[in-house]
Amino acid sequence: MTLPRREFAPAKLNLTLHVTGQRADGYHLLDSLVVFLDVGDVVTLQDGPLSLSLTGPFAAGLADDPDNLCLRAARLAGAQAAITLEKNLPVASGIGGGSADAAAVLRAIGCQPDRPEILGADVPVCLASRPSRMQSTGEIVVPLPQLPPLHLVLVNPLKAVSTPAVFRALTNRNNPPMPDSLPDFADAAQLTDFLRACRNDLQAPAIALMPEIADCLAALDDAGADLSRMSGSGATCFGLFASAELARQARERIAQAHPGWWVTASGLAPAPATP
Ligand SMILES: C[C@](O)(CO)[C@H](O)COP(=O)(O)OP(=O)(O)OC[C@H]1O[C@@H](n2ccc(N)nc2=O)[C@H](O)[C@@H]1O
Ligand SMILES: Nc1ncnc2c1ncn2[C@@H]1O[C@H](COP(=O)(O)OP(=O)(O)OP(=O)(O)O)[C@@H](O)[C@H]1O
Repeated sequence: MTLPRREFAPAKLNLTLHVTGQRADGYHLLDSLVVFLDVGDVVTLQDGPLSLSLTGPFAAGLADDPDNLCLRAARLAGAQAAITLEKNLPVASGIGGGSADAAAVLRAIGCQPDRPEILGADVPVCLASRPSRMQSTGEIVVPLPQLPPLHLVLVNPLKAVSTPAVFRALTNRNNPPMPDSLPDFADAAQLTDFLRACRNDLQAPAIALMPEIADCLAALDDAGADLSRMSGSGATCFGLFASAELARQARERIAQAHPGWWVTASGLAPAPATP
């Protein structure tokens, strides 16, 4: 590994999240269309013994403890580095922050562990950081062809929701998966039509635990989203808009009406050069 090394940790977004069953160990079987965004955290690795410094708008949401996923990832890789994490994503918000950070540290080190999922169910897909279909409990990651450009607005009420609590609150754990083969999406309208026929099965239980999630979805709908949905186990919700300008206007409108929320416009992250 050549240091210093700076690695972007793009936010993960579950465009769909179907919960199709539960394993004997309690983990849930998933079928999810996952994309990566041009907003995210940044990790920087420099020469030195293993350490972590936190910067950025959401640094205060994380204690500087040995369980931070950046440190766990470096220990799994057997690497020494002075790591700086610029925390731009809200913590525990359904957009993969910790998993994205762990994957970015592994990419920076150049390590592909045999079982990256031991760091978190989203770490395998975050290691790929490209549009993917994620299945099983998260360890099956099938890369998808390039998707059409998307214009998104992300909204989070700045209240953390616990992933295990949301899974526990599910009433039906055996829901249908997405179709076996996904269409080639010629444009954003076709992708949006497909997404409308899909679901996030964690959305209803998450709203039951945190009703503000329904307010985020309503704000996106009122601002003209073609589709609104929660990502992961929440609480971040996304809206799809027909153009970057419409997304920018929606972001302004929602941010003005809800100064206590995190509201950001985003597109898809450029696909990494190597598969
Ligand atoms: C909800 C998703 O964000 C969808 O992408 C992920 O499945 C969760 O990924 P993550 O935050 O990296 O999750 P982990 O830290 O591995 O797991 C947190 C907790 O979520 C529950 N969990 C997670 C993944 C999974 N397939 N089934 C589960 O039931 C388990 O209770 C687990 O203890
Ligand atoms: N680098 C990190 N960034 C964020 N959270 C971390 C990190 N390291 C450890 N954690 C812990 O992981 C927990 C989950 O945070 P994270 O931001 O990864 O959740 P999330 O966005 O809901 O993820 P997912 O979409 O994968 O469910 C937090 O409660 C936090 O204490």
